[in-house]
Amino acid sequence: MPSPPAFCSLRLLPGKTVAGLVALLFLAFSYWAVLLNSHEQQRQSLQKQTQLRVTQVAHVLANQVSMLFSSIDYATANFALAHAATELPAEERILASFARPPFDQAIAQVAIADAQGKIVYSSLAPHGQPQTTVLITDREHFLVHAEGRISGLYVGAPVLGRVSQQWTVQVSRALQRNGQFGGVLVISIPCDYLTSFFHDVFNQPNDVISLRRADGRFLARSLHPEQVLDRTGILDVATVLNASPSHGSAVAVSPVDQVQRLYAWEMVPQFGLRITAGVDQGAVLAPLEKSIHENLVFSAIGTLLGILGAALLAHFSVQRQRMIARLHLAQEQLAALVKRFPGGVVLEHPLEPEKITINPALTQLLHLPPGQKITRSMLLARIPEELQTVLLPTQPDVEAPQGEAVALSDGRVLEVVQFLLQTDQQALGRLSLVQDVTARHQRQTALEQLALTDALTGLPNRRAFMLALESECAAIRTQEAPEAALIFLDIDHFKRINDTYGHGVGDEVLNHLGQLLRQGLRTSDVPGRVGGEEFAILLPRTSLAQTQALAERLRQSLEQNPAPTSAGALEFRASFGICPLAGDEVDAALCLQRADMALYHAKNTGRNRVCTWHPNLQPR
Ligand SMILES: Nc1nc2c(ncn2[C@@H]2O[C@H](COP(=O)(O)OP(=O)(O)OP(=O)(O)O)[C@@H](O)[C@H]2O)c(=O)[nH]1
Repeated sequence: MPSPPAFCSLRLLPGKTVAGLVALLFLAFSYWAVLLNSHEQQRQSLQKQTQLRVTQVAHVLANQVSMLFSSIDYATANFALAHAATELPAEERILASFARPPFDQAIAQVAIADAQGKIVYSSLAPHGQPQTTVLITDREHFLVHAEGRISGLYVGAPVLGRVSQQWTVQVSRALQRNGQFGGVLVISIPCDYLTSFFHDVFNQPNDVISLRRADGRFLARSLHPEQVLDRTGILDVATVLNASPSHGSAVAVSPVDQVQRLYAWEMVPQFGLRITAGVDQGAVLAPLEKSIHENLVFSAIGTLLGILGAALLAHFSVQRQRMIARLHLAQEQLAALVKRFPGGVVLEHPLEPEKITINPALTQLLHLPPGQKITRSMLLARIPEELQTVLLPTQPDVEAPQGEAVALSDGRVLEVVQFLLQTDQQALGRLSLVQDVTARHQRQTALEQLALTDALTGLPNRRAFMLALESECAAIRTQEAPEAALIFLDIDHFKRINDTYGHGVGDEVLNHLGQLLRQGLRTSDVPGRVGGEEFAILLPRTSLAQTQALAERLRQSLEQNPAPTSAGALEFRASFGICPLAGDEVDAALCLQRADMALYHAKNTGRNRVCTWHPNLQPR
């Protein structure tokens, strides 16, 4: 059968399963919404923390830079005062102080230029006296003072030392002599020294700290300083973002190396400098992104497995619904059949143990109240006891032996045939067919009786007699029965009766003999007609002497009771042969043969007499 389209399958889903699926989808949707939101919050939280850290770093560095330049400002101002007063000893002392901490690390050179721009003192020259004439009249840090553009400390742009090939920041202050411009004090701070501050603060390869003047010129940059120290016009982050130049923080792409960073900046206003710190946003978020990625992968696998499991459950649920629907249909069809069936029918239902379906014929057969709905327990209580275990066995998957006949106390015989019905390997129930087979049973019993009975005399025939004899021999062999005996008898000259009066009269004599035997025997004795005019008698629990006495009594009874025939009363005689049945090798055929030998002996020795077998007797 082609399978129905998918929407039909969905319609087959039970309400609970649909509700479960909807709940599962809702849960999955909610889970993902919460998960993605939590990831975004983690990112934002980490970004906030990092921004705070960068802001703190920028603030601390701004303080350090401020302290450094304040110290230099203070020291150079002192020197300028001493220089103006031509206090040479004081001047030398101050110059010497630049060679002490904290300046000895920060300052590469202290130089003094005269009013014409000629270096007259250099801390790098022996005894401070330069060997060659060095002019700085072209340098900005000389010109700003010589032209009177600035009165205090001037922080110049970095210059590449002509001899040292080292980038240094020139910090300068004008010197007065006699109230006139008398030269310039120049302090050279290596850019590397400023950079060395920053290296220990951030450790990721793309993290950066830079120190710039208000006009944007770089004084130091922890990353690739050679790319920026001699350049002008590189915008800073605050300018790019149009943010406050004094302090702030933001995510921005560096105009220098195009790396996206979390930046924070702070001005050192008294010297017109700005510290900017930036950490690589990608590197900061990388561990979190890795954990989020793993989380997403596991969640996706979990969701897929959940959806797969739900789909499988729904599939099995649809299958089960279909199976139950088919089962119900089959049961309904079966119930309709049961109702119309002419015999008695009971249908038990596997899913509902108390539910049974019976048909009107069964109601009649078992004399149940008509038109009443009946349960299994009610039926059990109303049927005869002998029928209960056969018709309604306790185990649901048991079948009664095929065609089991149950004899009821009212004389009826009911036959029960049971089947366990199945469809698609699914139990449909147990079907019991009940029939009244009393008439058939009686016929069969009669037939069985006929098959074992001699029609003329009503005695057991040869087959029935031999069965009884074999059974007795078997019991004696196993010592279940004591000794017994067998008598074999034959009417003397019976041929003459037949020949004289006809075969019918002969039959009447045979019938009369049968009646005489029956009258003269115990109920436990078994007489039988084993041949035409031959009869045999099995005498259980009888000794040889008792047998001989009985045979003699029978012989006399025959002699004294002529047969009442249509040709008148006819006298007849018979000869008897006896064989005892004893021992553990006793055999029915052998005993019959021996009794026949004894009978033959009786016939040969005068007839109308009783003889007992003994080993010397000859076979016929
Ligand atoms: N009427 C009648 N005669 C039968 C039946 N069965 C066998 N007979 C006859 O029984 C006779 C047996 O004859 P035999 O075997 O010669 O024996 P007998 O005449 O009895 O002579 P002995 O046995 O030697 O005394 C035969 O005539 C058979 O036809 C039967 O069912 N009915």
